[in-house]
Order: sequence, then structure tokens, then C-alpha cells
Amino acid sequence: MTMNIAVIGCGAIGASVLELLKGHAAVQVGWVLVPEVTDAVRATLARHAPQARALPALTIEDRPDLIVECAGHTAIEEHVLPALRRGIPAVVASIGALSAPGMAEAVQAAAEAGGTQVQLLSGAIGGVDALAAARIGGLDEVVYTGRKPPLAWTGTPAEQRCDLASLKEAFCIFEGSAREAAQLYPKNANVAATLSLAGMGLDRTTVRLYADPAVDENVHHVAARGAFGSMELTMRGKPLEANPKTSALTVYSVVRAVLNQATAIAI
Ligand SMILES: NC(=O)C1=CN([C@@H]2O[C@H](COP(=O)(O)OP(=O)(O)OC[C@H]3O[C@@H](n4cnc5c(N)ncnc54)[C@H](O)[C@@H]3O)[C@@H](O)[C@H]2O)C=CC1
Ligand SMILES: O=C([O-])CC(=O)C(=O)O
Repeated sequence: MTMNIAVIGCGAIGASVLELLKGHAAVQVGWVLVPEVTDAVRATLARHAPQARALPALTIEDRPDLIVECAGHTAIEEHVLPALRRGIPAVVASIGALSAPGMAEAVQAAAEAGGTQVQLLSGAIGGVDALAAARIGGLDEVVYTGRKPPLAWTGTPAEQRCDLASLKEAFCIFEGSAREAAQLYPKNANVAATLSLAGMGLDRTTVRLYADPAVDENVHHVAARGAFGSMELTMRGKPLEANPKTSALTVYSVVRAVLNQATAIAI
């Protein structure tokens, strides 16, 4: 049976997800939710998902089997909560949205009210499975360091901390909790929120963010220790051409999650 999904967002991630799901036997994209149906959105749909309807929100008649959020923090309140309340399951990329006061509780309440589930994606990071398992035994420390080229921090508070264009060496633009990082850098610190929700929580996970002219990838480093032992992981994610803030692995993580819901064996 074909699963009929709604994709929220048609930017760098959304468009690539549509491209990868194009023609897939198990999944059809029936809806693409965007604030405005621009020429760029129409062109993307014409290329990759001509069967999909682009609209600003689902109507009560629209009932996808799954909604797939790859839009931004505001999409959680706008689209994910109402869908969950209607019993439509969701997969979510903008995990940092759960750092806003009351939002994690609101997501949980909406899923419980609808008798459904929301999956928080691993996105640009790996090792979330290990960290979430390690949490069961007890964690003592989780430290996340995110390092991106200066350009990836344009349009963020980093611009007030340094002159991104003239940086000659790595500059620490943020040090603090994952909660604060996710609030200040909603397009760059979703990974920090994911690791903290899997591990020690938004307030006890140490986060350092760097603008680093020496890297041309998005470098994510996690160090954790606890009853299980310790782990250390470095991801060097290639940025998407359409958005240097976002690593390509995020797209593959979205597609993996969708296919895992649509196929007999999930991995
Ligand atoms: N978990 C992870 O590892 C990562 C998560 N992300 C999340 O994914 C989001 C999207 O990333 P990109 O595609 O690179 O961004 P983008 O800026 O290229 O595209 C965002 C798209 O979503 C649309 N959009 C924004 N707000 C919306 C709303 N409330 N409802 C419907 N559509 C909306 C925009 O119009 C645009 O089409 C990021 O803002 C971030 O929250 C991004 C990178 C990694
Ligand atoms: O895509 C990435 O490298 C990570 C990212 O932007 C985020 O954590 O929000």
C-alpha cells in the first residue's frame, strides 16, 4: 500500500526530499505545505512531485498518513500540533523548537490527545541511538561542539559577536546550554537540542558553537560519558548548496524516517 504524506517546507531540505522520494513505490507526496506558493515552489513541484498540492495548511478534509516537518521552528505550532491532535503521526526536523517554554509539553499533549506519535529525527547528527540508550544507565556529561564556516552563521546573533567575513581563526560564538543555543540559533542548533533531548536534557548539555574559517563542512562533535562507558563522535557533514547552514545528511535522515514508516523492515 502506498503511504500518502504531507511535506512541510519546500526549501533546501524539502525540495531535496521531494526529489529523493520521486517515483518511490511505497510513498506518495500528496501535500506540500508552504507559507506562500511561489514560482520556485511551483517549479520544484513540477519537477519532483507533480501530483502534490501546494497549500498553506491542511484542511479538515486532508488526511495524510504522515506529516514530515522540514520547514523551521514555527511549523511545529502551526502544522505539527494540529496534525498530532487529529491523530496524524509526524516526523520532525526542527527539534530546537522544543526548547521554547512549554513546547515539549505541548507536543507530548497533542500526540497523546490524538493517540499518535511524533518522531524526532537524528538529522545532521549520528549516535542518537547510542546516547538515548546510554541515558537509561545514567549519563554524567554530554558536550556538543558545532563548527561551521563563517558564512553559515550569517543572519544569526553571531554577526553581533564578530565580523564573520574577516575571521582568520575559529571564533567561539556561543557557549552555554542546549536550550539557550536552540533559541538563539534556530537554524543552526537543532542538533544540540536533539542530543540533549536524547541525553541529559536541554539545561544540562554543554554546547559550544564556532564560526571557523578553517572548515568547509559542518563539523559536529559529541563527547559523552556515563554508566555505559564513553563515546566520542565527529560528523563532517557536507552543506547543502541551497542552504549552507544545513547538512545534506539531514535530507537523508528525513527520507530514511519516511521509508522506515512505509516499508516492512525498518532500519
Ligand atoms: N535536525 C537537524 O539536524 C536539522 C534541522 N533543520 C531544520 O530544518 C529547517 C529547514 O531547513 P532548510 O530546508 O535548510 O531551510 P530553508 O530556509 O532552505 O527552507 C525552509 C522552507 O520552509 C518554509 N517554511 C518556513 N516556515 C514555515 C512554516 N511555518 N510552515 C510551512 N513552511 C514554512 C520556507 O518557506 C521554506 O520553503 C531549519 O529551519 C531547521 O529548523 C535544519 C538543519 C539540520
Ligand atoms: O545541518 C546541520 O549541520 C545542523 C544544523 O543546521 C542544526 O543543528 O540546526
